[in-house]
Amino acid sequence: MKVAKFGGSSVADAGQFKKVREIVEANADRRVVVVSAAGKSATESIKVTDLLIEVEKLRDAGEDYRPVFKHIERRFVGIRDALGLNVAIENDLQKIEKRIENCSHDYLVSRGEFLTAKLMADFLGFQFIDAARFLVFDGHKVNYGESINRLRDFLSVNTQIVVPGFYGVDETGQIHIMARGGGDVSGAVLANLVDADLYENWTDVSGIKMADPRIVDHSRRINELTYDELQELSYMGVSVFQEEAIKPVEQRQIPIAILNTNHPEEDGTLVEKTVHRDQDQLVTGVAGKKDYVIISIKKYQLNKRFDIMAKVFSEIQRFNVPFEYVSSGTDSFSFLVKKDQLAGQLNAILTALKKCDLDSVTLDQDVALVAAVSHELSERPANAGKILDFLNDSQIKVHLVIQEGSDIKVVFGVANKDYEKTIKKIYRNINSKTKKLRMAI
Ligand SMILES: Nc1ncnc2c1ncn2[C@@H]1O[C@H](COP(=O)(O)OP(=O)(O)O)[C@@H](O)[C@H]1O
Ligand SMILES: N[C@@H](CC(=O)OP(=O)(O)O)C(=O)O
Repeated sequence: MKVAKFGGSSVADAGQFKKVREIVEANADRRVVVVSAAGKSATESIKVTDLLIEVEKLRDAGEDYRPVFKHIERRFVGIRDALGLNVAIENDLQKIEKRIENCSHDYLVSRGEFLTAKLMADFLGFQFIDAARFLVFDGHKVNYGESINRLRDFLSVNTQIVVPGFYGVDETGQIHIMARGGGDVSGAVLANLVDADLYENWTDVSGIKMADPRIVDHSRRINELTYDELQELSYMGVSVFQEEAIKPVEQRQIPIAILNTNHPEEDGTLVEKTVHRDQDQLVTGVAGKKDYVIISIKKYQLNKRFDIMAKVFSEIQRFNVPFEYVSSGTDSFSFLVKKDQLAGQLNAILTALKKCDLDSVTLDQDVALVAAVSHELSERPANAGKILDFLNDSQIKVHLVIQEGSDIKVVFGVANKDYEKTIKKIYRNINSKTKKLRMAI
């Protein structure tokens, strides 16, 4: 059995629904379908999930949210009518509208998936199974035992189901949503629960490219990836696949295929435990994220001053800011944090650090992180130096390099303004090197 998850762009309008049906009907093994909320399309510039978030913001500000909700309503009724379906989607929309004043964030924001799945189930002639009936969370973790117990009631030899992604329920039965992009996680959890042969993730690109196609035109596709490489690329910003969606399938060694709803005939990316790859390839993929802040502290022989380090950590702890990376030297220590995670606490953190008897506290703002990912890097970490060399040749100032011993990635900190240039440089260099090597053989 295959689990097929269709992302927001794949279900954005009636035309996309038709492509989904063709794909599902092309293979009888595609019996579990998971959908995200209708996303952006040629005529709709905002995802339904973001429209629902807007409704909540207006509600909380005491402003009129009805025009935005009416827009959502028109989208779903429009899809229903264009496909000639009989689902009384107005009833569901009315129920949701009645609850807006008093409902939770998670309930409201999850309704895009609920409504999209209802329409899709009718269109495919599959059974609609609300994720709220079986997908149970303990805190932020899926309770697999309880979820499979509940899902079993809906599974039979002829199972053909459509499930809304992105949400389940908590221990008390209240709707619980996942992090953004969580539809991928729902698909992966379902693949785990039904022990699928393959987890298909249908999106609007033909697989994962070596670099973000919005930055590098005609970026080459990565034909095969390991789970680890995908994990690192997703963590470092490849938005095609949510990083938390890897563990559930990896646990059961279920391969992932990343495919294009708009071009199902094209090959995609296959993700498995191990892959056979061209030995000369320096890097499998490159990805990154903008808007980091580096806070660096200096103190003579800091590596021996545990009293000072303890003071620094106890000050920092009060702010509850998650640090993505830390790097240390004999006399220095740096914390890397995403700007939006600081939530306006930067000045307070700096003031607190200044009380810690340090020689200096410095700040590097508007930093982007760019990661080159490859299994090769864990075996030949010195390869990172080659990348550093050609960044240097391109006059890109590298503020920091992070690479741990057995790591499969090396991360470079550059200025935000050099972000796109850095990605392009790494991409061009690794590809021209591969070509030259081939010509020489
Ligand atoms: N390395 C990459 N390879 C492919 N796509 C990428 C990459 N990095 C970023 N993307 C972007 O991810 C998008 C697909 O993710 P997303 O919008 O979440 O899809 P969906 O709506 O199917 O869930 C692509 O349209 C592409 O612009
Ligand atoms: N709709 C949710 C969940 C999701 O996975 O969406 P998408 O498949 O469009 O990335 C979001 O926008 O975050």
